[in-house]
Amino acid sequence: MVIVDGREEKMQGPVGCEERIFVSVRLRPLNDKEIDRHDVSDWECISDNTIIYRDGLSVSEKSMYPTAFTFDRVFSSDCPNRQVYEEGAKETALSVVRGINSTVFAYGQTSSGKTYTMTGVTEYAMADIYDYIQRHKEREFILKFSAMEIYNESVSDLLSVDGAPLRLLDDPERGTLVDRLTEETLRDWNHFKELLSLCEAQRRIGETSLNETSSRSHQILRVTVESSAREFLGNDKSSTLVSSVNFVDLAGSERASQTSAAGTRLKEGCHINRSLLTLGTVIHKLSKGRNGHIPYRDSKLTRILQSSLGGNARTAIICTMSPARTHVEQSRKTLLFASCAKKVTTSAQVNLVVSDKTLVRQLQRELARLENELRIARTKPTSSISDALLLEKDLEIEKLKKEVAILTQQRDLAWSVVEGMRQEAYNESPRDEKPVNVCSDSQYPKLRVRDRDSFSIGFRSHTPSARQSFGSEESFLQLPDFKLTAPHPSASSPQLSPKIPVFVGSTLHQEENDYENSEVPCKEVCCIDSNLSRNRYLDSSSSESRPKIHQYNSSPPRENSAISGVIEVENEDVSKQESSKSLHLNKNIVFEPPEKTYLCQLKDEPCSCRRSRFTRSRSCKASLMTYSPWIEKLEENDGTSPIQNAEDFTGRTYNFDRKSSASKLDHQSEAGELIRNESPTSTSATPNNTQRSPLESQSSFASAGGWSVQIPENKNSTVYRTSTRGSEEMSSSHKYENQHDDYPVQAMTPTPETYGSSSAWSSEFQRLQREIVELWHDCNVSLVHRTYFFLLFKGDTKDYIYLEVEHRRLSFLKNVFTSGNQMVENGRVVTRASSEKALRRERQMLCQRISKRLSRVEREKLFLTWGIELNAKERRLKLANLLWSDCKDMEHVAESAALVAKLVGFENPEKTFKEMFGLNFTPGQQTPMRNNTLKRSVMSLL
Ligand SMILES: Nc1ncnc2c1ncn2[C@@H]1O[C@H](COP(=O)(O)OP(=O)(O)OP(=O)(O)O)[C@@H](O)[C@H]1O
Repeated sequence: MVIVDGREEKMQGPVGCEERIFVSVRLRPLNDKEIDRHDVSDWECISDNTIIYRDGLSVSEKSMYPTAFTFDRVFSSDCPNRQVYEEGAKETALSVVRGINSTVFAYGQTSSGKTYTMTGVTEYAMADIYDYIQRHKEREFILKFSAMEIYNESVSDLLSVDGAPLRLLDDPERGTLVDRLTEETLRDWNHFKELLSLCEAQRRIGETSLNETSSRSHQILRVTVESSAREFLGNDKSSTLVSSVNFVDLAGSERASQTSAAGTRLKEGCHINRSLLTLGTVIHKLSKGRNGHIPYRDSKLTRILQSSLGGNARTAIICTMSPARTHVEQSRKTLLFASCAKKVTTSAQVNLVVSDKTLVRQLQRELARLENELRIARTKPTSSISDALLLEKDLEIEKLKKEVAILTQQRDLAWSVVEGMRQEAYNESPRDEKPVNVCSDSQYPKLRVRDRDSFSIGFRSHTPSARQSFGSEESFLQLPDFKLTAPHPSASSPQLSPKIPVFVGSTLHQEENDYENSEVPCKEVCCIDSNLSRNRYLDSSSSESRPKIHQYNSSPPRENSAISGVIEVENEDVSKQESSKSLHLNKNIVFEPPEKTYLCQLKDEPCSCRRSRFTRSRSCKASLMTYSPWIEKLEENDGTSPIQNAEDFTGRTYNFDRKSSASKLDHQSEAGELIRNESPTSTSATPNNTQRSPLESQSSFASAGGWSVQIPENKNSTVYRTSTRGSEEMSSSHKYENQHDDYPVQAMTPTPETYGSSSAWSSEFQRLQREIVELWHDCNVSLVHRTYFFLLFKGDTKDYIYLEVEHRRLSFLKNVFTSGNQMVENGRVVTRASSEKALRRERQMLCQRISKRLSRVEREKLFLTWGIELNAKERRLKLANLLWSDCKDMEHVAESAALVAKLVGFENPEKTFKEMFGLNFTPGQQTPMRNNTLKRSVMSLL
């Protein structure tokens, strides 16, 4: 809207949008010359928008040419300039006061009334502009004028002469005409006209031919309006609206033939026609859209009017035409031009010139706004996320804190127990008793098992002194600094229950003087007291004779947990050579934190065994019964190295359930020590549980190896449970005696040194190895497990204990299967059938690995080696099924192990710690278990 004469008047459409050029046609009356020659008027405006060619054409011509033209407005010959301005140009022209460029120009043949029309339009427009300025004095308007002429394609400034600004002759001191127009015409339009008249008169004085040639040029009056932008920017006075309005009076096109022009006039006509032709071309192209090249630069006129033709301006074209029949051709061309112009669109915008100060302020405001938006955007969604994360982290921290507190408490407790035991052992030892020399170079530790009550592992000493000091052949492991001497019932039988997996790790090489000088690493020994004290408990009729019940946290154990260890060293016959450097233990030390399991471990550091400690380990867990978890992982993500899946390992090797631990702790309780109550949810923590049934005791024996035993009520079969929750699953109706009878204790296996020579030991090793291989076969043990074990233990004397353990475990397992019993492992019932199924799945996994791990050449070579025809179907599966299939043929076994190792990426067995197959007796500060590589190896191994 624009205010004109006190009225808000609608302007030519919304700012910033494309809008069409406003096109109107003005028909002038027949002039005297036309009347004189009796020319007739064939055009008639039949409405405000339509003009028709009414007569003068033959029927054939009428069919060839259009006779009706419609435009935004058509003005008949009797329309005055005022109406033409008001209805055809005003809205466009007055856009300038609102900062929008505008152009009004007249187009038509010569003598069609262009100048006549534009003079009127310019005067009325300027009058309205002045009127607007007068009405809006608060906006501080500035008008600037320029007038130019394009003559023969040359542009000249009409307000200067020979390049010098034109000064009015009446008062040259008052400045140039432009200055005076700018300064003085602000008062009113009449004064402007006066100055223009003076200017015109002066030009006539200087250039007498000006009047004659004026119609032979394109003349452009440009009025630039600058005003404050308060209307747009409030009180901002430093920004301005700057726009221009162009009043263009084009030279008229003419036909040279009609005017018989020659010489200068012909030349002028040519330039005029060329520029008008360019204008027509530009309009025509613009009417088709803005695609492609628009030849603005082909003429000065189009170059100057470029923005007005399809640019940032509002444009109104008034096409003037003569009604005379003699000019019908020119009139039709004019109408065709007008028709094209009608389709041209422009995109007028407010031209705001923003001062630097305002610009900075604007940008600062914008910046602040954006920052605020960003802050809001960040705050809202992020706060909830961060709150949730913080809460989660807080909970995690709290959980870890509790865990640390519990572990610390357990550690301190354990230490206090150890210290107490040590002190007790020390106190009870005869003063003249010498530390027992347990092992010598040539003497290997001997697995020693007590009959039925518990088993322990000791290093059997064959030295006379040791025998003497022990008082019998069954000298047990000397754990320096452990000096407790709590007599243990029935501790004399050197037998180990086969039901109890034994976990031993030892270098087994220890100088006889190791314990004396405390300089040689003292390998830890951990044995499991399964409390297989059926007889003891059966014989114990009174609750007083039963141990106090150790209370455990009953929270669900983690899969990788459930290792509890018991160190038991008999002391009855053990004497110390020196006070604190030998160990007499008849105590069980149990470590089982609520949700963690600890590997009972003694430091393998210079054997001041005062530094013996229990080191947590979560890696000693694997399953013999089920195929390796990494294989399971492979099923999901084949191609992943089994090593990489170590963290996900959930198998079991030597895990002890808490049930076992509970019963083990009974021994502690007997001594009045190590009674804990860590969790109110403990399954065995209630006072009622303090009296353990024989069955409970029985259950613990198997669970020493991570198994517990369960006898289904409906049959006499037994379930050996590896679940850490085995205790609560026990049935009170189970008959322990049956269990025990099924698995009578065995005589202690002789140690390598008993063979006297390496060859004898070698043959014994081979015998053990063959039996283990057969047991693997019978028990459907994981091929990966077999492979690792086979490759790891190759006959070194240190391997003896591992073979012993493996042999016993497998024997136990075989007995379970043979008797039709079940074993529950980590909550899963394991039967022979399930083990066979697991083995089949493992073979399938290996089958897949054959194609992934081996090249085609390698595969074909293998097929041939293993007697599989190259064109046979399912060659890989056949090969996988052949692996470890012949337990009698050790060569076949070795080849199977090599191939499986290659398939699972276990190619450096020498780098794997054998202790992973048992309790980890690690030397020094660095626990191998904490080595990631090793851990992975071990995990994949198991
Ligand atoms: N609508 C009109 N009513 C009355 N007279 C008119 C009208 N239009 C033009 N005339 C007269 O016609 C004559 C020619 O007009 P004008 O000079 O404006 O034509 P032109 O198109 O500007 O010619 P040129 O191209 O040569 O400059 C003038 O004498 C003018 O007074």
